[in-house]
Amino acid sequence: MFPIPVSVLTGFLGSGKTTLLNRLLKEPALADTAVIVNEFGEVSIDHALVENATDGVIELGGGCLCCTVRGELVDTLTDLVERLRDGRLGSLKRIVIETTGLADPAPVLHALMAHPLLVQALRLDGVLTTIDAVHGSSTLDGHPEAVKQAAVADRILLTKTDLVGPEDLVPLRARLAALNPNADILDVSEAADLPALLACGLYDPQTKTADVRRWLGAAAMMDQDDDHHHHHGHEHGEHDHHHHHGDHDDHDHSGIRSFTLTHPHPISSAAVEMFVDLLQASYGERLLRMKGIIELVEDRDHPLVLHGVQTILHPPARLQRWPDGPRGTRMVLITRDIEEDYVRRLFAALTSQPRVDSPDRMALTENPLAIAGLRI
Ligand SMILES: Nc1nc2c(ncn2[C@@H]2O[C@H](COP(=O)(O)OP(=O)(O)OP(=O)(O)O)[C@@H](O)[C@H]2O)c(=O)[nH]1
Repeated sequence: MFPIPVSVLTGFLGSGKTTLLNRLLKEPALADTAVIVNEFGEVSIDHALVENATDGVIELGGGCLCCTVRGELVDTLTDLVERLRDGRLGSLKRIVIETTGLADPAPVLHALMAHPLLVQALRLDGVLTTIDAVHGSSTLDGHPEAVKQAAVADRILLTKTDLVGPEDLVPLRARLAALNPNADILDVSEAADLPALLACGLYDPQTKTADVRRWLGAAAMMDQDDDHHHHHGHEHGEHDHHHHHGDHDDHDHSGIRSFTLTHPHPISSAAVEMFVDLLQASYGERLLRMKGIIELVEDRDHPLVLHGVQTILHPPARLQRWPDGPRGTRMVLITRDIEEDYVRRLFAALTSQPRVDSPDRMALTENPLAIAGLRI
């Protein structure tokens, strides 16, 4: 049984990791796969979106896999290994770790390759990185995390190729090939044998470019340093604070923050539509990611799933049934340089939660000037 192959699935926000995971988990060949997901933002939506796999899905708490959650990842893996060793867990053919879209993958890989117990029980089989064909180039321009994710990959999986023309893929492919000459670059929609995508062979940093070796080396150095977060630049204290009562996640990835909007009652589809339209019109690319499960007035039994990635809103989907836990609306927004308070007031207005200092929904819908007057 040992060593168990581990796949790390990474890729920027909204680049299609969960979609791919769902396709993979439907494959009979991938039964007995444990999936570890981790969410940026404290309300777990990813867990609800990974279908048909509730038994095998282990969710790590809010935070970013590359910093606060790393200890938890190691603990979770150690626990899995111990349960396999003493027979509490029957068999496990593979472990897939899905990182958050903003995770720097180097510390995660380092944790897997350096831990004395894990290095014996597990073998890092490969790193798969999803790259969104629509936003890939601009994301690589704007986000060093995305560059790292592509550079450490064994396989780069192009997603959303159905949304662009073949000629658009040529420069993106060339750029990725320069960034990571040893990776296979594949169009996920053309992959006939999905389980084979995961089998990469032993992860070998020596075949990666000099940059990757440098990043992995830096991760190793931070690991030996108890105080590593001072160098790592992430606000660990804020995470602790946030777990107690916070509803936003201060995370120092260059002006990027994540916050959650919730509403306990059904919302009309008109209000949802207006909220999303206004957000997209006001913020465009600064709205890095929007993910939500919504209880609609018009159809309370089939939750609406919304996915926005920068300027694109993907066609909304309906789930067949509610995931376990309370109903109602949960939306996670990951934003860059956006004033959270404005978004909250807008949401409150559209869901008609009266707030002392803000116009109500009627004022917003009947007087379009009121919207223009709000500070953005
Ligand atoms: N048209 C199209 N849409 C896709 C494709 N892959 C994913 N999507 C859509 O893109 C949106 C985001 O996909 P996810 O799988 O949730 O992305 P993710 O990388 O898990 O997102 P985060 O968890 O935020 O990091 C969803 O609406 C998907 O339906 C694709 O190949 N083509």
